[in-house]
Amino acid sequence: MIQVAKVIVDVPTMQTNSPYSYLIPKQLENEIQIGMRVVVPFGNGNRKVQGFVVKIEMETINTEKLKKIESLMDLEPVLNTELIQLSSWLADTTFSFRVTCLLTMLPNVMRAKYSKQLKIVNDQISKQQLAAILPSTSWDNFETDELSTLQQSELSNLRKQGKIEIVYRVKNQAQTKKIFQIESRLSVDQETKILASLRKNAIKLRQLVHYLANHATKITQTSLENKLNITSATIKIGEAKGWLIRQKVEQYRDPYKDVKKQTLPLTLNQDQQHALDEISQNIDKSQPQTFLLEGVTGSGKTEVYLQTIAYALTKGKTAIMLVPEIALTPLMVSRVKGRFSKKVAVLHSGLSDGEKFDEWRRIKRHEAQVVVGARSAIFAPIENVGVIIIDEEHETSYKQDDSPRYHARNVAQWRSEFYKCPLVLGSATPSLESRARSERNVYQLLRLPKRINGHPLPKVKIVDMREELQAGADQNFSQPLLEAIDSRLKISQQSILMLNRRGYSSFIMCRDCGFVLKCPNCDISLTLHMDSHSMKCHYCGHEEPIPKQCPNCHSRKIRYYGTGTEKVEQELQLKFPKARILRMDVDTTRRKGAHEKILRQFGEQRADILLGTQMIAKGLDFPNVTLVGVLNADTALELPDFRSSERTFQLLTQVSGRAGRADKLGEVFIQTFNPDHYAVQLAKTQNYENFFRKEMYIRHQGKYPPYYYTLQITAAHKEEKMAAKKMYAVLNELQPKLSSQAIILGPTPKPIARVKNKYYYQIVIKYKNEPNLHAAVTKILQESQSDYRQGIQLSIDAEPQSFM
Ligand SMILES: Nc1ncnc2c1ncn2[C@@H]1O[C@H](COP(=O)(O)OP(=O)(O)OP(=O)(O)O)[C@@H](O)[C@H]1O
Ligand SMILES: [Zn+2]
Ligand SMILES: [Zn+2]
Repeated sequence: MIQVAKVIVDVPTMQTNSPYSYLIPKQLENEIQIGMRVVVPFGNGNRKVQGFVVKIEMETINTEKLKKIESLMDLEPVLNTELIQLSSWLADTTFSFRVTCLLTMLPNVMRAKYSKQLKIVNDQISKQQLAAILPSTSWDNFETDELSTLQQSELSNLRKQGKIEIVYRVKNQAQTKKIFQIESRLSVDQETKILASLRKNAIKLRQLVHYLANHATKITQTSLENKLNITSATIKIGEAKGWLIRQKVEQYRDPYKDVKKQTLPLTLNQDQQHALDEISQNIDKSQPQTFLLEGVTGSGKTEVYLQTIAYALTKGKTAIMLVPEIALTPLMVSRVKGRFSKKVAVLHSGLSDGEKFDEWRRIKRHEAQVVVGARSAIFAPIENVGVIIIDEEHETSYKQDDSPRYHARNVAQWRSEFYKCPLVLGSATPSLESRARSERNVYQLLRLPKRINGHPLPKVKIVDMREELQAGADQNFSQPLLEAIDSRLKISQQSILMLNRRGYSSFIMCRDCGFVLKCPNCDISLTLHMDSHSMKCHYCGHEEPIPKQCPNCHSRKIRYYGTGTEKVEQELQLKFPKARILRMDVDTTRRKGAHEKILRQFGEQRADILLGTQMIAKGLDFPNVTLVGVLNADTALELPDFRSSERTFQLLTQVSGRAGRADKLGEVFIQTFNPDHYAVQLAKTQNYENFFRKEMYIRHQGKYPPYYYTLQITAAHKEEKMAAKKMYAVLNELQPKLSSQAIILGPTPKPIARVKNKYYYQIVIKYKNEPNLHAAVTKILQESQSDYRQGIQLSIDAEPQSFM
């Protein structure tokens, strides 16, 4: 019997989900732990690759043939056993490779290369002792895997005893942030003696000595320089003379240091209190129950989340709260930070890699008990979880588009079972899947049917744009909407206007021959961008100048169609010259912190109108907003996707909910070419229940989720026939293994068949119960390794959220 490590190796073209066994060198026997990364030899050439230790166990058979672990990459585990277990389930259910899952759980900078710095903790061992293990020249920058196993073992031991610390340093921009700290080595009685030894005109030095002799507390170098008006040169002299010690210390980057405003818990109304009680009981009983908190817009769901988190904290537990895309909801962060301040760590894509890394480490070191973040925050290395919350659970951004194609809701469910804690899914417009589960009591339904303080839902008017255009209105603004905007401007109330960009683009077309400018690489028209004065492809980034004449017939009547937020802004400004307008779209929010700035301005009523794309539909809570206008409700209804009605209903309901949230009445205008469509009609009354029934009926008829499961397999290749051929091969392999109840659609080209010069073919399988499907698809995934060499990319998506 001998101890071996089971390692998942990172080899891009030779992936496998079963770990390999490696021998553990003698010196590392006591050091190696599950969750560490290691360097191992792999394949015939014994190439060195990175791997994750996922198990350590005793083995008897044939250990002679095993290769040896080369070295450790970490001196402490980067993933705990829970997350390692989770990665195995994740790989299995999303049909992806285990190593991709493991890497997904780590912050970006941990996936990249980074180096480490050794530090002695509180003089617990001498520099000489440490130098005997590792020369001091390497302390600032060493690679664990370049050390001998003996060195690794000795350092690892010292770390366990708390005598040294290992500080991660990321090569590239994402380093831990360092500042210099000054500590005095002078006592009061030394002052006179030293001063006497200095020249009279060495004013700065004398000042420094005086300060040091009289101040024992540490100070940052910058503050000291400012305080005494001296330069770093003076401080360095002081250091050389031994008057002071200068030390680099790490400082966390805090992206939200400006959020200071504290908020106190509100007294809950009856419905809120009931919801809180039900969830809290499950925290007490350690029950992994999933709740669906269905509350109309402005019903106070967020307050329930906050008090649920507070409850978990009083029980000594932690909490995770997911929000759709946090860059869009800075208000939510300030609400959570306002309640739990330093206990909160924030993880989302708007942070720099360095900031994310720092927040991740604060969680890992148990310095943060509440994690707020977007999708990937569901992998936060937080332990002892007491409750998990997913706000706006219906949002598509909770599903990842790339491998591993996971849905955060499913991962949350797994972790809730692991920690035996409740999971709360909140929404005004729950996904059909979740609402259907609550019908069958898989989820417990909690309702907040009324707005806070009995405020009524806003009055919604549907404007038929067909009639309006006939009556001579212009493309974007109907008469009733213009009048409503005008009336708000007169009484200094605010308006929100949304231009729905989904499925919509501003393209240019020749009025003589009908030519549309398309991307040379993708099957999609180019979009006009006024800011850069160019035509851009939204899929591949291709960019070209705006043509002055038609490339096809040379006519000069090549014009712009469709509507961009920029154009609407100009029109609006012409109509209301005095109105202060803020525009929020991808172009105005590209820079870090731009979202926050625009919303702050609007919140402080320094603007009258907020004009934006879908990003303004969710989460905003401004009491002075009494008008919401949707300029074009229907663009998404035309998309070839069975969820297009659901998405339209959700969007219209969410954005309508921004009006009249406080004591002033709200009004909403929805401009549409499909005034009779049920998604538009039912959004008018925010009637989720009726929408749910109607849509369920349609899904049942069409055999779509939630009645059926869906699985999409896609092949991409430079040549169309290769992609098609692969999909027919997949079809032939799968078909015999499925029952007659399964429905296979395709192979067909995807709705957008060519992207970045690659052709896409897909099949979609709709099924209820197919016991052989999982194994068959897993086999296809394993075999796809050899396609890779032929340039075929195969992707498998269980429950895809988009069919475009
Ligand atoms: N119990 C309460 N007493 C008084 N005010 C409350 C209470 N609960 C919530 N509020 C206030 O009511 C407003 C709406 O609440 P909140 O934003 O939490 O609603 P929501 O359901 O999350 O809304 P949406 O889904 O529309 O974003 C907020 O300004 C909040 O501070
Ligand atoms: Zn033309
Ligand atoms: Zn393109």
